[in-house]
Amino acid sequence: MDVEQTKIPQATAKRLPLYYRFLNNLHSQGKLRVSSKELSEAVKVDSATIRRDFSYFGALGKKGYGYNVEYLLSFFRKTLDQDETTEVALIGVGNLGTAFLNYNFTKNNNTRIQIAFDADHSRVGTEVGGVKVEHVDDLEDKIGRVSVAILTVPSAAAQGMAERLVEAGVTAILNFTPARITVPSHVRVHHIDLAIELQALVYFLKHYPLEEAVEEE
Ligand SMILES: NC(=O)c1ccc[n+]([C@@H]2O[C@H](COP(=O)([O-])OP(=O)(O)OC[C@H]3O[C@@H](n4cnc5c(N)ncnc54)[C@H](O)[C@@H]3O)[C@@H](O)[C@H]2O)c1
Repeated sequence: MDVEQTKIPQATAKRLPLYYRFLNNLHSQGKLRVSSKELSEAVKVDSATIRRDFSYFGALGKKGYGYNVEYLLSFFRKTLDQDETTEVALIGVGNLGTAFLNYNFTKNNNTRIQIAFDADHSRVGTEVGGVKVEHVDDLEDKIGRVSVAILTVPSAAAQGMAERLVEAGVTAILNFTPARITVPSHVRVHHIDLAIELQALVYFLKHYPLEEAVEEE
């Protein structure tokens, strides 16, 4: 079945990597099918949402059978471009940047940090997690055709760095700094602010306590 990617809502698209990772694990364990309840418990997304998400790409689980793992995986692989590696640059090899470089991203999906940049000469020329650290002055010369960048610089450097990245051809930025950056409309920025996430979690904990899970079918 040919599914138009543009028809998948953004909220659904954001959950695809999560589903993909879990299904990949199931597949390597030799499991052929999975129920929405099993999936729900593993990825912590309620099963009604999972059923709605899956209905967008024509995976209609059968009652008492569940979903075909192989079918879902091949769909996700195509949709998430798992057959093609996306090369990523990381800017700012400090505490957070070092942790990301040491984390093996390729284990479950095909994004790979290819190159890293830092302003600190003592880091330049070293390898962190198998990735060479270049000086940020050489960014334009060395970034090549990388289109995705992870920003882990101090917040004061974020806007200037984003502008240079865009100028160098980057069209997607994962921004871990607390700074809100302004970019042209063709550039996608995803902002990950741990302090805000934590605050939101505490707020939900206080104001929307979870009820005991209701058993389904
Ligand atoms: N450490 C955390 O847990 C954490 C969590 C959430 C968000 N953040 C945010 O992530 C960012 C990085 O945090 P950190 O703790 O890794 O900081 P850090 O000070 O350890 O690292 C920042 C790195 O960026 C480099 N740098 C500075 N200016 C630069 C520039 N113009 N170009 C390239 N590199 C430059 C520094 O040399 C340093 O290696 C900060 O904006 C911070 O607020 C950190």
